[in-house]
This record gives sequence, C-alpha cells and structure tokens, in this order.
Amino acid sequence: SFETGEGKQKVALRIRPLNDAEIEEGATTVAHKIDRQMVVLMDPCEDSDNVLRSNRSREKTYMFDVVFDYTATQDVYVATTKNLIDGVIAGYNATVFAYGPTGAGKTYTMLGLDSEPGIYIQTLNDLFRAIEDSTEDLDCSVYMSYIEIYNEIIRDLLNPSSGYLELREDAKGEIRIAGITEFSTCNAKEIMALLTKGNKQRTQESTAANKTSSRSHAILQVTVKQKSRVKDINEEVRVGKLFMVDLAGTERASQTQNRGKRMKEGAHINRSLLALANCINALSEKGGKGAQFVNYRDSKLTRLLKDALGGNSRTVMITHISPASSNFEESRNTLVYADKAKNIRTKVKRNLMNVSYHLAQYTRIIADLRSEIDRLRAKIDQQSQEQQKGEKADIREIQAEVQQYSHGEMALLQEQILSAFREQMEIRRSLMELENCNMELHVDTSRHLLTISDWERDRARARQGRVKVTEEKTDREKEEEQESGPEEPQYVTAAREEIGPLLAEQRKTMELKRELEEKLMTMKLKSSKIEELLPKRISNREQRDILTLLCKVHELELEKTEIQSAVLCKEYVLRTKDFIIQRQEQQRMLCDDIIHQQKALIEDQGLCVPEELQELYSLYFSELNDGSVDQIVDLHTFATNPRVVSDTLKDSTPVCPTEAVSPDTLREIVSDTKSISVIAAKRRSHLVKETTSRVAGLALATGLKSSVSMDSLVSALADDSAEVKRNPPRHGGRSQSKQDLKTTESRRELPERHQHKKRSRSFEASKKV
Ligand SMILES: Nc1ncnc2c1ncn2[C@@H]1O[C@H](COP(=O)(O)OP(=O)(O)OP(=O)(O)O)[C@@H](O)[C@H]1O
Repeated sequence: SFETGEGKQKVALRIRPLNDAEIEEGATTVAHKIDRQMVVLMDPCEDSDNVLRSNRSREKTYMFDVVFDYTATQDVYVATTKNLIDGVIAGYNATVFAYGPTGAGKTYTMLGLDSEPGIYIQTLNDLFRAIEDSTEDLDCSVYMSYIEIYNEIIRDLLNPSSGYLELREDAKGEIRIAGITEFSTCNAKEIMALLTKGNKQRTQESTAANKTSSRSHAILQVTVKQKSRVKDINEEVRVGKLFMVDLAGTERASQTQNRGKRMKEGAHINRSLLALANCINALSEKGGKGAQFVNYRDSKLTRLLKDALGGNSRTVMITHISPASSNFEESRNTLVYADKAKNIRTKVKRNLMNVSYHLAQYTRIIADLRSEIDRLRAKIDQQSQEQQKGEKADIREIQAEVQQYSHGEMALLQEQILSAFREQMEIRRSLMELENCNMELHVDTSRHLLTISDWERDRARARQGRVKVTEEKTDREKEEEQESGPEEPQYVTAAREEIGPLLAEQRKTMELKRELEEKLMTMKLKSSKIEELLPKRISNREQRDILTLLCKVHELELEKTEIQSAVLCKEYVLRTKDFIIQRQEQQRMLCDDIIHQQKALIEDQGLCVPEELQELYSLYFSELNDGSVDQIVDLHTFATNPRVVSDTLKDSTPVCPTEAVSPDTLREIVSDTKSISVIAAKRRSHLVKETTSRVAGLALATGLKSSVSMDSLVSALADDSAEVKRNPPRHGGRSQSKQDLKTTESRRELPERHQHKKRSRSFEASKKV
C-alpha cells in the first residue's frame, strides 16, 4: 500500500477489463500497465496524412502512485484505502474519490457486487474490526449516511422519501445536511443490503456509454465518534470522518450524444468536478502560511466535503479508465486530468475572474427584479385609484364579478403566479451557472492557448540561438536542425489536444444558454398573462393583496440576491488581498534571495562595501535572527483570522501562532520595528540616491527602460556585482568585520524557511505558476 501523507492527494489508476460490447465492436486494448506505477496509452489512430500527428509519438506514458489493470481484484482497496482507517479512528478526516468517465468502473470499485464487495464494505468491515481490537478505553459509535448530489440537489439515499435536503452551516462553521438519516450498525451484511438498496435509488439512466449510468455524485459518509469511558473533566471526544465518493461520470457531452437534460447534468457535473479540483489544488498549495484562498462555495459537493478536505484530511483519488481503443479520447482526457491532480497549481486568477463575472450576473438579476417591483407597485397604485372610483360603481356589476371568481379560483391564480415566479428564478440561477461554466471553459481554453504560445516563443528563441551556434555547419544541416527543433513537451501537446473539446463544449453551453433564455422569456409572458386573468375591477382588495404579495416576494428575492452579491464582493476583496499578499511574499522572497546572494558574493570576494550598506545588512540579518518579522506575520495571521480569534476567546487558551506573542513581546516587537524602520529609513535615504544613479546607469548600459522587470533587474544586479568584483570601490569600504562573520555564521543557523536554497526553490515554483 502507498503512503498517504497528510493533506497530500494521492492518485491511483484502475483500468477495467474490456467488456463484451467493446470486444464485439472489435476494440483493441490501448491502455497497458507497464509496472506498479506506470501506464502507457497508445493512440489507435494511424493518420499518416496528418503531419502533426505523424510527427508525434503514438505512445504516452503516465505515472501514478499505483496502477491496476484488468488482473486486479477488489484488493484495490488494500493498496488505496485500508491505511486511511487508523487515521479516521485517531480522529482525522479522510476522503476517497472514484473518478473517471461513465462506464469505467467507479461504482464497481466503490460499491462492488455482493460476491465481490468494493471499497465501501471492505472499509467498514476493517473499521469495525479495528475498533473492536482497540485496547483504548473508549466508548465508540459509528454513524453512516449515504446521499447523492444530482444537479446540485441533495437526496438521502437511505431515506428517499425525505425529499430534497439542505446544507446548513452550524455555529462552529461546520457543514451539515439538515434532516439526514444516520444509521448506526456494525453488521456488514446489513450495511451491504442498505448500500445496494440506496444505490438503486441513485439517479441512473442509460447513456450511450453505460446502460446504467449513475448521473449523480454518491457520498457515503462514515463518522467515528469516540469518548473516554473514564469520567473526567477534560473528557476527550475524537471525531474522525471518512468520505467515500463515487463521482458522476466525467464524459464530455459530445461523446455520449447527450442532449437537453443530459447536457444540463453535464454542466452541473463538470462544474462540481471543477470546483473539487480547484479546492484540492488550492489546499495543496496552502502549505504552512496559507495565503491561498480555497473556494468551497462553488458547488454543493465541495461545500459538503469542506471539512474532509480542509482539515487533517488524507485524500486518495482512484481514477478509472477503459482499456478499449474506442474509448481512447476519454481515457486520454482522464489521464491528463489525473496527472494534473498530482501537481500543485494556483487558481487565484480564475477565482478573481469568477467573482467579477458572478457579480455582473447578480447585477442583472437585481436590475430585473427592481423593474418588476416598480411595475407591480404602479399597478397596485392604479388598483387603489380604481377601487376608489369603483366604490361609486354599480353594485350589481360588482356582485356579478364576485360570483364569477370564487375564492378557490383566486387562490389558484395566486398559486400559479407564485409558481411561475419561482420557475423564473430557477431559470435565472441555472443561467448563471451555465454562464459560469462557460466562463470556466473559456478560462481553460485561454490558459491552454497561453501555454502553447509561451512554448512556441521559447522554441523560436531556442532556434535563433541555434542559428548562431550552427553558423559553421552546412546549409542542409542547418535546415534539418531548424525543422526538427526541440521536442514538444507533454504538457504542450496535452494543451493542444484539450482545446478542441473545450471549444466544442463552449459552443454546446452557449446553445443551452440560448434555450434557457428563450424559456425565461416564455415564462415572463406566461406570468403576465396570468396577471391579466385577474378580474378587472371586482375583488380589488384580493387582487391588490395578490399584487402586494407578489411584490413582497420580488422584494425578498431582491434582498437575497443583494446579500449574495455583497457576500461575493467581500469574498472578492479578500481574495484580491490574498493575491496581493502572495505577490508581495514572492517579491519579499526574491529580495531576500538577492540580498543573500549579494552578501555571499561580497563575503566570498572579500569586497569592501560602504558603511551605510553594511549597517543595513546588519539590521536586516538581526531582524531575521530574532524572528521579529515572523512574529509580526504570525500576529497578523492571528488578528486577521476571525475563527482563530473567536476560538481563543472561547477557550482562553492561546492558539498556536500567538503562543510566541505575549503582550510584552508584542510591545517589544512594535518598538523594535519602529526603531528599525526609523534607522532603516535614514540609512535608505543615503543609499537611495546612490543606488538609483547606479541602477539608472545600469539601465542605460543594459538598455532597460524605466519599467525594469524583476528578472532583468536581478540579472542586471548580478552583472553589477561581477563588475564590483572586478573593480572594488575605492571609497569608504572596510574588510570583512566581526559583524560580517557573525551574520555569515547566523545565516547558516537560520531556520529552514530562511535558507536561501529553499527560498529560491519556492520562488521558482511561484514563477512557474
Ligand atoms: N474491474 C472490473 N471488473 C469487472 N467488471 C467491471 C470492472 N469495472 C467495471 N465493471 C463492469 O462495467 C460496468 C460499468 O461499470 P460501473 O457501473 O462501475 O461504471 P461507472 O464508472 O460507475 O459508470 P457511471 O459513471 O456511468 O456510473 C458494470 O457492469 C461493471 O460491473
């Protein structure tokens, strides 16, 4: 079994056997397991006319933590999930995902058959056994719930009659499902029966790729609660949660010939899968300090898994593919995604765009609702005026109309108006989701285009460089080398391949959007027709009541939308701040690197530096050594994290980051910082003039413009240092002093995060991002 390090996502791959239908259609096996961790996928298409294709290798290899092929039994469990159990009993969260296209074997791995039980049942069996074998004196209870998320709607698979369930956030910020059934049983047979029955309740339908395709995400949640049997004031309660998720198929709409309803499902499925991927990426980026924003709110799936993903969760993703040549495209897309899931990527840009886009959509809905409210208000006013006139009208006329519209009929009309409004709101929200989905597709496409153009630019540069080197070679040799160029890396090929399907999906989403917009127009017409049905003059009071009610509903909806958009705005501001902090942190790391490298260079060469600069170096290193900068950062993290603050206030026990910051230390830090900044500011003013003129000189010499980029500045400074090395300055220098030696020494002793190597590595990583 493979290690499941804390917070790190592990990715396994399972290739199912060829099925009868695939054999019948003469499909060949194109996905082969090479060794325990490697799989090779062969392109079945031999298109020698296609120059691009024939130039590329027909084989692609992918590496995962563990790979299984058709020979694997349900022991896949042992190598992927078994070692999560101890953690769950110890009070940690764990999550296992089954991911892959429709019909690739996700449900088979997770649920399995009566004769070959899958991960659900094997996990529960081992969990119960481990609890029984435990020697700790603990009272233990295990609860189980099984739900599905279909088109962003939650249903209880163990109690389908309970209708749609809502997600609620409790006072502690934990997400719960209101009204969910929780079973507590230790009998494996009973559990299998429950799960099989529950699975039959799942929204399944036949797609071209799978006769009983699960259209929803199914989540089996197991909670293990343990309490100390010994009555104690500090009674320990441990809660470990294990989520086992059978995700809906990831098929692209075009490949399963899905239309209409299927398309909408596809949009929802992709959206929640995308949201999940974003969260996992952001979380693995988070590391120690955690400036990265994790957006759980994008889908119900991620909101529900927030606890499992964001806490001490160990996450395993089991990717599934078919080995058949007929499913080559699907398998390749899946492998590319799974391969990405192993990597760390930031999504800051995407989130920022997402929010502003959402906001524009909210604004549109708000404007729409406002104009509707205005219209209704005008109508109510008109009604009141008519009523006043009507009071003088012929009493017999009024009586005739009263008889025409019974009270029941009025109630029916009222209900019709309200349900038409509800439907309209639902379409509006679906439209929002579709637009969002489309935007994500658009961002993905742009990202791929950018990857390709970056690579093409690098290749062009490389070619230019080679032209210089090969000047001595014959024309023929030169031509050959130019044509071949450096081989295209896998990520660029993958980006090229993804663009086509992404564009196709974008077109489909746009079509669906147009359909929905038409539906919205029809609904609006329908509502106004119902309103017209209301009696002209009679029962003015009732009619006015209905209009007032409708107005109220609109107002409430408006309020809700405004609140949602305000929340979004706040999230946006926070995310922007996170982004700025991240950029500044990168900048700071870069500066640290430059300082360290320059200092090392100066020391290595025994160069003389101006006294002012030497003092600034001392200041800089003394701040690093006494850790005051880190304490300030910790303090800031603490002060700007409301959850930590409220927890601290509740327990009155200091939480980790503040432990090091007592009020006295705080005072010291602040006064130190003040004095340091005053000295630094004084010193800087001397240096700035000098440095500015030097940089300006350098800029002129190296042809840099005023907007000097970081990279060019670094290399310019490096050149400058080399220059200094050759011609040490004549003024005010002094040889390496005691202080210098001390700082050199202390640099060696710096905590790991201040080490130069680590810094430059992380900077490289952030640069790539
Ligand atoms: N490893 C395997 N060995 C034998 N049969 C398998 C294996 N994997 C899948 N199958 C069979 O293939 C069929 C489709 O599998 P399954 O329903 O698990 O796919 P799925 O990925 O859950 O599809 P969907 O996303 O549409 O629900 C089932 O009949 C299943 O029994």
